[in-house]
Amino acid sequence: MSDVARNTPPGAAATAAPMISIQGLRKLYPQGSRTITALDGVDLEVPAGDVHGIIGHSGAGKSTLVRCLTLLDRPTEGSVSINGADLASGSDRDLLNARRRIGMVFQHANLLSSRTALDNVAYPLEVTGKDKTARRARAQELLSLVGLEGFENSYPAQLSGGQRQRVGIARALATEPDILLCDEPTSALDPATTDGILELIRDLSSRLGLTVLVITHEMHVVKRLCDSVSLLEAGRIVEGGPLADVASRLDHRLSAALLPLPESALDTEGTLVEVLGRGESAGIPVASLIENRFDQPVRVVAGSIEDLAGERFSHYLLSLPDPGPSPTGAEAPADAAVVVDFLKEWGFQVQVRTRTQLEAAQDTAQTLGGAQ
Ligand SMILES: Nc1ncnc2c1ncn2[C@@H]1O[C@H](COP(=O)(O)OP(=O)(O)OP(=O)(O)O)[C@@H](O)[C@H]1O
Repeated sequence: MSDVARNTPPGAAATAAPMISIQGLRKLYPQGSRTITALDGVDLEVPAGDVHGIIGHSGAGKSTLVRCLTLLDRPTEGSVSINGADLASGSDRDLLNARRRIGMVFQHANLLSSRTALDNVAYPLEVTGKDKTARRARAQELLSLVGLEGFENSYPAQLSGGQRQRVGIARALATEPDILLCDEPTSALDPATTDGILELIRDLSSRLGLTVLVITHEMHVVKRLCDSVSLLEAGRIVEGGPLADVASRLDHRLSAALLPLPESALDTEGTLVEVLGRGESAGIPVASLIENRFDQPVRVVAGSIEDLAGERFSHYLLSLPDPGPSPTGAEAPADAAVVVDFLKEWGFQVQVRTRTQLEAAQDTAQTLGGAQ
């Protein structure tokens, strides 16, 4: 497996079998005389208890991946294992049992309108043959867990969108799954309700030890919810890893979308330098550091400080004066390469940027929903 698809740091000792293991997954759809490649060799491992995000543009293959994971669609090639059990190789009964270990949350809760919240949550337990008293007790417990105590007898039409989604989450947990597979869980909700649902999923993951796979086209969801992330593009995972690690790789598109620079007029004057600080480095005032060391002015074109995955990040776009003889006779400004090396010694990630590269980063942030 490639490092980008692994969501544990390269070289880290494997402690246990991953909860989700996808190997060489391909899905082809024949269409007339041509073949559509929806998934083109996806490798991914998600450890138990992790919250992993799959982000991608429309058409990247997200829905196909969900269908292959739940075996609603058979992969053309490759394997999907849940807690060590290969989904494709078992009997129909094994498949049914494996599916029960995956709770599904969709964009719309799709509740049965003629049933109360309690009866909607209890429904999957009816299918498994649990007796009525046990079903109702479990459903009651789950509704409390998702913050809906007192709404047991409400019908879906009497609930808000966020409350309906909470019922959907409680229903997904009814069969005590190991994995919660969330397919665009907040796309139909307003921002405040979205944050409440993301917080709930995060909280359930840590309280119940649930492994969560969340499919989304919004970076906000990844930022609020995930421990690790993969970027799916044209059916392949092209970047990925723990959130703080991918954020700190300035040459990655996920970094541009996770820690976007505020929109700014991109100067053509001087040399544009992008600087990223993580942890202790994020607290260093980078412009003053350069000014003090080189005795020259530095212009901050854009800057932001952000906390992500429990770590602090600073992100700046600086404009350094072009080197050359100073018209005033003062000492010439330092070469940008010298400033870059100096900043790297202080633990910053640094890249000299062209205007075109910066515009591409802004586009990435925009299309992955991370622009400020
Ligand atoms: N049943 C199908 N038959 C033929 N082509 C399909 C089928 N399902 C998906 N595709 C194609 O596979 C590719 C991936 O589609 P998929 O729906 O998985 O993308 P997605 O990332 O979920 O997109 P969106 O965010 O718009 O839902 C697309 O080119 C799509 O047209």
